[in-house]
Amino acid sequence: MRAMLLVNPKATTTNARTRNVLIRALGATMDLTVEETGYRGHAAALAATARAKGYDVVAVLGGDGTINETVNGLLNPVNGIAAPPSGPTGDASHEGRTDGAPHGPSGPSVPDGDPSAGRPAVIVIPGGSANVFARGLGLPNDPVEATGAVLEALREGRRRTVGLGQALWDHESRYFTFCAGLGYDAEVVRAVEGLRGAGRKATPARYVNTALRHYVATDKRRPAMTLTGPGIPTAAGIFMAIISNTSPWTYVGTRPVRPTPWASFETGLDMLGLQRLGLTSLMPLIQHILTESDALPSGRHLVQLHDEPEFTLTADRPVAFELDGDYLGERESVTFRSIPNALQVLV
Ligand SMILES: Nc1ncnc2c1ncn2[C@@H]1O[C@H](COP(=O)(O)OP(=O)(O)OP(=O)(O)O)[C@@H](O)[C@H]1O
Repeated sequence: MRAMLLVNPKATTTNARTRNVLIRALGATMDLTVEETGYRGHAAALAATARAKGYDVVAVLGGDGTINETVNGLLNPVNGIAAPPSGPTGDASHEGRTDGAPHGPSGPSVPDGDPSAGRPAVIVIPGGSANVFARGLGLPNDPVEATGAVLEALREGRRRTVGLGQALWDHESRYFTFCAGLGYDAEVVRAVEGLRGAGRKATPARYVNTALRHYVATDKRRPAMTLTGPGIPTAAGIFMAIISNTSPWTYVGTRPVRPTPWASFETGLDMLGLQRLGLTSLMPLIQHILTESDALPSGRHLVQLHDEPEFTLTADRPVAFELDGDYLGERESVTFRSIPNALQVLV
């Protein structure tokens, strides 16, 4: 089995020791090529090359940002750069799809064939700050323990096929592994990225503090967004939206945060939209999503979707947009699609 290991040496919890443990462990069972990422976007280019060269596996030691780039490189054959969303034939999301449907397959149904089969399988070793994708797959957050779990999966030939999300806006598109967000949540991601750019580490406490501080500044009077989609009742007046491909959405330390508890890699996309941002609406919601409950949050100010193939959020002014925890600027319209059976993960 030929494998390419991508290491982001700059990821928060990646160090030479875990890197060497992983190289020894994987090198003992596979024909291993090791590549270090040197800049933003490098993992996408390397993953696209691995696919083009017929590698069986791409392993990643890094955070959710590096995993996101890797997945985009694997699904977009041309150096990981997304094709414009030009419809069924020009859109990389339809690669391998046999139904020819312009809006994706409905619900959790599996298209004929398995689109994931033509791509290298993925191994994920947590090396970032939150490692939401790895933990969502059930891997330990510790890189050495996760390596042990992956070796076991390799020995037993265990692999899991997961769906992805895809966001499409203007003439761009990008896949996501666990979440996307528009509004307040993306404003917090932007603020934390600003702090990281100034040399601060992304810790759970930093996210919470930034969220609290930013809450004062965010617009709680004029909701910008409207939800539309095939078969979905139009809902206006949305301040922020969380779009999920899995649950938990994130973690505060070891505690999972679950605004969309029914989301899963095996179903379409889920969404939680907030039509009120006042403290009296927010506090019970925060309390609920920090519990282990499988019940959906309740409230008339909430707009919720479960297992949807496609929907669009349109805003009457540009709103902050994030994808897998990566800030992507301000947008006025983003369409979200579920891409079933997109990727095989050794886990
Ligand atoms: N050599 C490098 N120098 C600077 N940035 C890099 C390098 N290699 C990759 N990157 C970029 O660093 C970004 C963040 O890395 P990554 O997600 O792996 O770790 P993290 O930020 O610590 O984790 P998390 O995403 O969980 O917060 C990625 O989006 C990637 O584009």
